Amino acid sequence: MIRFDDVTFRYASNDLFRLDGVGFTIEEGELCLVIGPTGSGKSTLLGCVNNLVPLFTGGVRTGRITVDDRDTTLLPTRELATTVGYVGQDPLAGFVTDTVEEELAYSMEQLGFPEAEMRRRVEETLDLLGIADLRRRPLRSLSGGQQQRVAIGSVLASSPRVLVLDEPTSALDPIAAEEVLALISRLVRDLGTTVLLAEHRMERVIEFADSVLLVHPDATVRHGPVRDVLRDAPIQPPLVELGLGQGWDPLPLTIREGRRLAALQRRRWQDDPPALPAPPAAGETILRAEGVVVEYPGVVAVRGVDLALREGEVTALMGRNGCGKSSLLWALQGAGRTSAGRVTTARRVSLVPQTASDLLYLASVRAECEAGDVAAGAPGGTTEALLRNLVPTIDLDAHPRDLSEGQKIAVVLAVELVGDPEVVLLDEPTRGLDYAAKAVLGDTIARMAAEGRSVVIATHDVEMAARSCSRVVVMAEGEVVSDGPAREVLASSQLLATQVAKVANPLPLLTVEEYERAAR
Ligand SMILES: Nc1ncnc2c1ncn2[C@@H]1O[C@H](COP(=O)(O)OP(=O)(O)OP(=O)(O)O)[C@@H](O)[C@H]1O
Ligand SMILES: Nc1ncnc2c1ncn2[C@@H]1O[C@H](COP(=O)(O)OP(=O)(O)OP(=O)(O)O)[C@@H](O)[C@H]1O
Repeated sequence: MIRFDDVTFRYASNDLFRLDGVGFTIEEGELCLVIGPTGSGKSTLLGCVNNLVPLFTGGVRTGRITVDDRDTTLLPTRELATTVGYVGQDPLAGFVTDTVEEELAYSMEQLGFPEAEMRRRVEETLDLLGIADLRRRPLRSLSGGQQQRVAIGSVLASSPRVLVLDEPTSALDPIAAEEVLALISRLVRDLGTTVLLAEHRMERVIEFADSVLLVHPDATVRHGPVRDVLRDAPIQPPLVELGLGQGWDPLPLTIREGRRLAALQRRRWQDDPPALPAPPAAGETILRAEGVVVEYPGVVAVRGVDLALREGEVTALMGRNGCGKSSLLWALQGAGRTSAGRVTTARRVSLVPQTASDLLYLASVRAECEAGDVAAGAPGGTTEALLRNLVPTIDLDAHPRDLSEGQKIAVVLAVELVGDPEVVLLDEPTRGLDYAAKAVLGDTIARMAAEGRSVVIATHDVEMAARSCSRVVVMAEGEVVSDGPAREVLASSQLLATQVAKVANPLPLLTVEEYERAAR
């Protein structure tokens, strides 16, 4: 259904090949998971399928790409758009109308669907994606996850035969992500839809995937069965990493397989339970929120939250899409609209927002780094060193606009961290980051906490929360519904359990490292 033949691509502003002699075939009704390190070229590859690359991005592409056996460069744009539904990484950038309903109908209008058919499909899509109560809301006023669901819905509504999805669940809470992926896999099974889907949090997608396409940093690719490609891929989901370390055969891809392989180990633990590390002691309270309320017209986003942040503590702020995490972070930082309550702190509070790239406005990464040093009064090169730690391969001369999403987040992070804030609030910092970059971010966070800073991470990434956070605060409908040590909150929750926690249950182990230590 999708075929790349010796495809090569370079952006105009850069001599490097982003795709180099790429060839593969995705059959009709195949769900292919595209993986690769941050900035390796996944988005570039996906954009080639509907000619976004090079038509919108510029650059030179050679080789042949066919969809349904027809050369995409020869297909009229409209016909290609009917066949290939594409959802990019930044939903807001892709929206063309103002409200949810209009957006869902837009592509069908363009494709000339009859009015009645359009109505029916809009209603169905609203229900399928659980966004019916948002139907008349302006798109700009939606939370990140709500926007992402609308973007996916607007493409699904016209039932294209090929779906190209660039990190479609990056902003979704674990349940919403599972629902969206189940929906997509149902389209694959029932309608034979062909899906090409990039995702860093592979653990979410693997059970639905028929094949994996690995994009190497050297711009070549490998396409094959899930197990074969993952076995020696440079990036692996926790379960695969665990399986390789434990010498499990066959390599487990699902929790069920993992549990079966771990059965003996669990029995041993039952007879002889291993000691679990104690949660680190937190220091003094350095920021206190009391009765914080955040209201927007018609929406109460935060309903009287009390929260104390302590020195040396890393807190994960979790909860369903739209439950008020971002609104609370802005209130803690002091810049958000707070309708009632107060936040007291004597310390410098820094926030890295969800739409991090809005903060990048200079002409090159180097200039952003230099400005970061100057603003923070740090020695020249400090921001650059922080950045290099996060993403070693970044091109300092690149225009921030031309960076991959993960690279953009890394730049904003580096610029904020160099300012040495004592309270650091990070809104979804792992979007677009691969496991390696996340590990580095985790180390950076651990270092900050060790220096006595308090860090809060709003995240849907349970693996990140397990690795890096000592405390988890869960919100629902604007209120804090649970708050405690990460191990207690994460291991006891069905929704928030990590892959390892599910395999080790009832022993509350959260990470591969912890499992390996306990199994020794
Ligand atoms: N318009 C552009 N001009 C020049 N270089 C670009 C442009 N867009 C992307 N790049 C570069 O091409 C490389 C691949 O980017 P791409 O967005 O395809 O990566 P990715 O694998 O999707 O990354 P991520 O996982 O962070 O989303 C990156 O190094 C990026 O800086
Ligand atoms: N400017 C705004 N106008 C109206 N409603 C808003 C506005 N900003 C946010 N909201 C609403 O407030 C609620 C909380 O939004 P918030 O962005 O804080 O949620 P969140 O927990 O960060 O969500 P996500 O996980 O999807 O990022 C949502 O229902 C959202 O639609």
